[in-house]
Amino acid sequence: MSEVPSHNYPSLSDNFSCGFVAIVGRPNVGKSTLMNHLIGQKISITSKKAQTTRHRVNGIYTDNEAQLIFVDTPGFQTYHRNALNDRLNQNVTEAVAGVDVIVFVVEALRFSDADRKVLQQLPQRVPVVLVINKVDKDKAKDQAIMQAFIDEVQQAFTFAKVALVSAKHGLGVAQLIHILKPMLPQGIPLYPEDMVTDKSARFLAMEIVREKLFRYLGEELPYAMNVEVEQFAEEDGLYQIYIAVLVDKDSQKGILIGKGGEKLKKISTEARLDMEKLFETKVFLKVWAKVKSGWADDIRFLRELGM
Ligand SMILES: Nc1nc2c(ncn2[C@@H]2O[C@H](COP(=O)(O)OP(=O)(O)OP(=O)(O)O)[C@@H](O)[C@H]2O)c(=O)[nH]1
Repeated sequence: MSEVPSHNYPSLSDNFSCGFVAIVGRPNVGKSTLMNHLIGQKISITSKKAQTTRHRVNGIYTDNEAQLIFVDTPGFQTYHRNALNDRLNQNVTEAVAGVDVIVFVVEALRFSDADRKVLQQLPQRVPVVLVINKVDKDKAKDQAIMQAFIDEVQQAFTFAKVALVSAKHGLGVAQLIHILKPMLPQGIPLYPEDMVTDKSARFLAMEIVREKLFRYLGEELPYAMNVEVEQFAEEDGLYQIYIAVLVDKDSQKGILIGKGGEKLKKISTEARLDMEKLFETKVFLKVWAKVKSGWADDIRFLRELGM
């Protein structure tokens, strides 16, 4: 987070704001789903099983008025006390310590002791926005029932604002961004606007494979190869990544694959392990060699080399 590359924003408004937003809530309320919608893509792991988010993930939303840097936190562990849960709680406290706004997520019509315990752990000085998620639930459509629920939650804490959303369907998410923007300090963006995008995840996956090619094939050969992401998908917390290594001769393909396929296997296993660490999720990776003669004329490749 400390290394901030320089970049230009030609169309930023004069009173641009930029700040950190922590998303907190007990397990399974929909924090990851919400963050995915806030930044418009899937970068966080979501699943039906509670406690899927083990590490803090930053999602970045940028438009010409503001940059919101979201900190996704693991659910506060209020049921079981063990070393892992203590560590998770510590991460949450660390994550919310330096933010500008806290988004406290509850599930519509379910306000339990676990939710109250999360509220009790929030710092006093940071404004908290109450986000009631899963308003698509049938019972939540009854206005009187919903109003009684909102009142109940508001009695437990003084919230700066309230927003109703259905993270799963993306409802109310734009309104939430609108609520959060004026709560951030004025300042220039800390990250490039395309920092957290599908493209950058693809790019990172490509870079990892490229790095392994250099490691296992020596310095010369990888320059004669191009790496292309053919498919990049995420489903149920599993990343499926298909990467082709383009070579222009059969002999190069042979060197890349190695005796009995050993070399390519090693490259792809190591790349997969690095990706799992980086994306903090399981990765299915397929790397294969493809002969594409004349590819060096490919404009995209030349551009990548800065030519
Ligand atoms: N009906 C409905 N379900 C939702 C909504 N948002 C999230 N869910 C579901 O709730 C479950 C939990 O969502 P997550 O986003 O993983 O919840 P989380 O709070 O990040 O969970 P932890 O990682 O355990 O802290 C998933 O099955 C989601 O599909 C919503 O708006 N409506």
